Amino acid sequence: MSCPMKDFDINGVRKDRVVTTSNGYQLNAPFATQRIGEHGPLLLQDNALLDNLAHFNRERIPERNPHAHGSGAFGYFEVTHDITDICGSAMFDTIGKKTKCVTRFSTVGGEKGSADTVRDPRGFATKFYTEEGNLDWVYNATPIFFIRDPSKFPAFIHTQKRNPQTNLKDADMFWDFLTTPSNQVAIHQLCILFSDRGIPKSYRNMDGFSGHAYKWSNKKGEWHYVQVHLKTDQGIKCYTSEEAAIIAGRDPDICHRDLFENIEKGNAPSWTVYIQTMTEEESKHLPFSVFDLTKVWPKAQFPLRPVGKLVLNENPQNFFAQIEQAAFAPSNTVPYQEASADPVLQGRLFAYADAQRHRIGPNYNQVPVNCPLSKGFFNPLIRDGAMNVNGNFGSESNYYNTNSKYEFLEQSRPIQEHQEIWNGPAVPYEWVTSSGDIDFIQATTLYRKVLSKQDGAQARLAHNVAIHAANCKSTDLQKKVVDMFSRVDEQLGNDIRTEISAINSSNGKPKL
Ligand code: HEM
Repeated sequence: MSCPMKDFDINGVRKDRVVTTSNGYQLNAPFATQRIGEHGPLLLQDNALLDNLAHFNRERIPERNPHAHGSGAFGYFEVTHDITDICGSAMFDTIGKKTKCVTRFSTVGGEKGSADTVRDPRGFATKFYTEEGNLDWVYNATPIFFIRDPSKFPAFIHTQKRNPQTNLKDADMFWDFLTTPSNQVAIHQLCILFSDRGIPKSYRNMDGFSGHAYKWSNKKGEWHYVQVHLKTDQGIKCYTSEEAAIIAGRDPDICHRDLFENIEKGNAPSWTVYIQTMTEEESKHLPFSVFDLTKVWPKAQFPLRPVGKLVLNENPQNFFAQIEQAAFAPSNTVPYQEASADPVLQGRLFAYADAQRHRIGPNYNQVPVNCPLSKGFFNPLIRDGAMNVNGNFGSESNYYNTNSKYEFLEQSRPIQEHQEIWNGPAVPYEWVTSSGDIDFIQATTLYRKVLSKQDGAQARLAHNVAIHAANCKSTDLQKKVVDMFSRVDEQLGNDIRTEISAINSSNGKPKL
């Protein structure tokens, strides 16, 4: 038996607007509670009251851990350039083709209600409802990342959250993890995080990056490593640390408001989508591993090639249903777009769907925002579980019954030739910071060649690190911060030391 949905709109609002309890019994006096006399004790038989109070207690689902705080909108991706020599996915097959999508922007370390203007990387996750299934690009607004071993992710995120005893954000935890020699591979990401780009003015004013190398192939079976860049058409705009601190108090939801209100008034933000491509042969001659997402691919050698536009032009009708319950995962992919062997990406292939089974429930893909729109899903083995609401495939057998007809479509893609060949003993391996300054080179280039061209940007990087690290209780730790940034450039280390020392003096702490 199915619900009489004809009497409801698509959001579940009853068309005659008669209000009922959740079992459909009409509510006559919404605030009257059954009781003995006017002021006597209440009666357990009052289902309307129990329904109301009990459901309220169950309104919250666990917030994401990490990326709890975020905003989102719907829109479309439009192909503007032919890249069928690189990728055979149907979403790219025709110039002008549009694919519906939903994007969620987020901060990383803060709780669901935390301020928009914190210094923290921003998430930029998009789900494309393609005709070949849902494809998720779960990206950040920085081109690189802090770690290159997935095993370090929980510890790293813990250091961005609250101290287990004080329940406070803790600069000592933050810098202790990041200055640990084996973790200093984060230096490049730290230089971006503490640069002018560390606090975007709005979600509309920042870029998105795949960070990882992905592996895309064409219909001939040829493949490339690919990085995706989404460049904002609104221009990059950011806050200084001081501006951000004031706004965090005055209007903590400023980025959320900015996104919603701009879309509401028809000012749809857009991003131009580019790819960088690399052959397997080229990857063998890189000074770093193609699977190391702490490194950028030099644009002179791997130029940006335009692909299309991402446009966000539709606000959600209901934040919880469409954004809080949205489930993005790098493992949600479509033909011709594969994960590479990057170990962090491989770890992520497990982590997201696992988090969503816990956060939303095992049938999270039945929530409308997560359903594959084009053909839905049918698999008689994926059955039952909490909150199964799609009819559960009715009387279909729950195994591949030999008397039933199933269509297993033949893979029409050519087998990729010249595959990567993996060979070696199964050994435990920790990809620690490399000896020498190899992992510092790109950070040094950023400091000396890029920030030097922007008036005062080097000094602001030093200032932003110093005012954060000055919060460390331990001066030994502050010295480690200075030593680490001195490896990027001595001037940077000196500037940080001078400012931390000045702040320490005014707080009655020793100079460095
Ligand atoms: C080993 C490394 C990583 C692990 C284990 C990991 C794990 C997670 C988990 C469990 C969530 C919450 C998912 C949910 O509850 O729906 C999440 C969210 C997210 N992660 Fe990661 N992550 C890793 C690295 C990265 C990297 C490198 C990027 C970007 C390149 C990234 C981008 C995001 C984004 C954008 C979200 C928020 C998605 C949304 O808006 O729902 N993560 N991550």
